[in-house]
Amino acid sequence: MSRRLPLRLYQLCQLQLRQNPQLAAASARRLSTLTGTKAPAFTSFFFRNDQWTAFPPVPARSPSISFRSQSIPVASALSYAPHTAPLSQYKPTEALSIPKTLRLYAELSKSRLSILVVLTAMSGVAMSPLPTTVPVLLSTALGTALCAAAANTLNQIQEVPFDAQMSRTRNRPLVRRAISPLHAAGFAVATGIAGPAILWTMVNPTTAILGAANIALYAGVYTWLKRRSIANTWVGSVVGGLPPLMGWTACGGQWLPSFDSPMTPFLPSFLSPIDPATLDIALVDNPLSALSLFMLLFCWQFPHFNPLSHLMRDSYAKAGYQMLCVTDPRRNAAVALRYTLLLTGVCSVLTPLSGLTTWAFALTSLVPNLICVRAAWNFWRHTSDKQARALWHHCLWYLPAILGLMMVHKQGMNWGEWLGFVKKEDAEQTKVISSESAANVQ
Ligand SMILES: CC(C)=CCC/C(C)=C/CC/C(C)=C/COP(=O)(O)OP(=O)(O)O
Repeated sequence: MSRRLPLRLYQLCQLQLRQNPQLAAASARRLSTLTGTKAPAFTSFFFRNDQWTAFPPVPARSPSISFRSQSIPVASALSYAPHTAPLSQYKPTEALSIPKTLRLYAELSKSRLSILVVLTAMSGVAMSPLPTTVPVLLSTALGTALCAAAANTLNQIQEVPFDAQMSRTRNRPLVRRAISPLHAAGFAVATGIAGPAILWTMVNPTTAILGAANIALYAGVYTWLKRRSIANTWVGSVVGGLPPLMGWTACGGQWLPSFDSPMTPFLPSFLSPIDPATLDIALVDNPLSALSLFMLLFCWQFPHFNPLSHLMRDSYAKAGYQMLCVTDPRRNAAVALRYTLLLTGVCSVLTPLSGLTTWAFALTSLVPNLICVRAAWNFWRHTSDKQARALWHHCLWYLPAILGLMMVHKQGMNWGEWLGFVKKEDAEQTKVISSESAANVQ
């Protein structure tokens, strides 16, 4: 009797809904992800998932709701059969060994993405003119990694039913039920507390606040917006732009303009009355430098993500994500081109103007930038999969190349001396000679 109770309840509900079409339509609107009208409630995937539930046959005279001139039978949106598998078919869950658990944690953290995030945070440290210590450096890396792990886990917890519908993501640990949502949530809470706490205690409060804010922005705003508005891509780009800023603030760098730390432009030598040899490197620590680091990573997201999303537009459409590549593929390509052009401006004007690099970077960075502009132009003109793939591939080597170039042209950096090719006294001598000859010219 007790085993038949859920079936009875289910049949009663169905009967109620069939007799009351208005209630049925309202429930269908609430439940259906097929129509794409509304996102399901946060916890709905604990109870049902299209991927795992077979639809029972739809009755011949079933009521239907219409959405965007499509007639969708209410029964097909409502009929989720209760479990009918005999208990003998259930098998006990495999116990998690420590290596397996660690592997699952790495998957929940999207480890490759998190490593990239830590590397971009380190680029902020590397470009800072302020000295730092090894403990601060390691704590920044660890704290950022933990924040990224928390953000990515919280994102996956919310996206199980949608990840299940895309071939790229359907093998994620929560989708394949390799780990329970509660266990994943525990991991997210632990990393989400540990990350900002390490940054707060070992680095500084500003970096910790930026880390915590980025978790909220990614796991809250971005993840929520993905199924509601194409603006999600812009929010996601802010998320990608913040880690280098965290590296910058970790060294004590200024990031918000104030009376004590105004934006100080470094003009090219032919426009500046200041002798480059007597330049005060401490002035590089100004909010314009922080803005330039943020803008570099913010703009890069578009030529990186837009062609990638173009290649996956079918999956995004199927899972009900609001993406420009689905709603307007041509505009998606136009946005990628626009931000590639902006990226060129960031490298050739903003970065040397902020003082992060010398003005030579304005010229050398043109090589990778123009290669990417050409690829983005082709993507925009043809909006084809082939051109999307080409632009995405270019963006992969672009980032390490441009960050490497920035290091080469870092303001005040004497690579000959750093690598030991030039002795410190010789370097000082060269500085004196160059400042004397500059004075003679004046
Ligand atoms: C310090 C800190 C908290 C950093 C966070 C860094 C972070 C998580 C960056 C991700 C940026 C981003 C928009 C990825 C796409 O997510 P997606 O959800 O579209 O990817 P998916 O489709 O593969 O799930």
